[in-house]
Amino acid sequence: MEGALDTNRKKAIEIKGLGKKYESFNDGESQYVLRDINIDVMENEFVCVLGPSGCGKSTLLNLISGYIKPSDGEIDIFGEKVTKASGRAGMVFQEHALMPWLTVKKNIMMGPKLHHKSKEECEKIAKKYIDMVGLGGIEDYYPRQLSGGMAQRVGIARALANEPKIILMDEPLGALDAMTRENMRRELLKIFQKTQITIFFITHSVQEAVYLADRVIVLKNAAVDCDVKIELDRPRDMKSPDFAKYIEYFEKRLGDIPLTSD
Ligand SMILES: Nc1ncnc2c1ncn2[C@@H]1O[C@H](COP(=O)(O)OP(=O)(O)OP(=O)(O)O)[C@@H](O)[C@H]1O
Repeated sequence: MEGALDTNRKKAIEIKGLGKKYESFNDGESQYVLRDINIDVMENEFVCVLGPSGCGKSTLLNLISGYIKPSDGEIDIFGEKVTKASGRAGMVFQEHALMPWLTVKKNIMMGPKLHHKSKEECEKIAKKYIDMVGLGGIEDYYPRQLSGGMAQRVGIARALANEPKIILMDEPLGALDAMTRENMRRELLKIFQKTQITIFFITHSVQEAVYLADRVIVLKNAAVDCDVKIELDRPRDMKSPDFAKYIEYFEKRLGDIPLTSD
């Protein structure tokens, strides 16, 4: 049952006393963009992170994936400290970054191939995720022949094909038109429920966060401003008064900081 407390659930991501400072582009002084961040994400949890532009959301994802190193604290993935980019978590970006010279199927097969799976296994995995994201019939298209929504489905299927336990998503639906974006949200929830994966998802849209997430975290002023469980059954009705209460709450937390809203 949704929302039931399962004490056997493992911690998928554990962020402990995390800090990151960069040298300022202006004066070369070091400045914290993230300070004393503590977040636990349980396995098969869908966590959305909201925050104004420049508050450190992408930096946080890059730290979790191991692409950059923290200045303070540490991150564990399923109990193991992140020390380098290991690919233990799949990544999906706003720009889907597909290989233009490879077909849909070959883009999806890339990860399994790199992991030295046999041709038959690669084909089987590709078929599984092509079906899951609804790309059947266009597996031999090239990226230039795809709409934005289709390309993003390929990006998601490509990340899933590595069969990671965690997927990190940096504004994956940000470049899509409103209708495609709404469809993709529903598809993403279906995938989430089918795969039992853990999703850590960054968005600028308050509506999207409340629609998708089990928990919404607001990052502000280099720190966690609030971390709220969304106690609404799925599928969520975006027009319901309860949904509106969450929207109002997060909009207040974000103050007058401009965020895109759809
Ligand atoms: N390599 C770097 N060197 C110096 N400063 C950096 C570096 N990378 C990011 N920053 C700064 O750190 C801050 C956080 O950047 P980050 O990209 O994590 O923010 P964000 O919340 O993802 O922003 P957006 O929502 O606009 O994508 C910004 O002020 C940015 O200019």
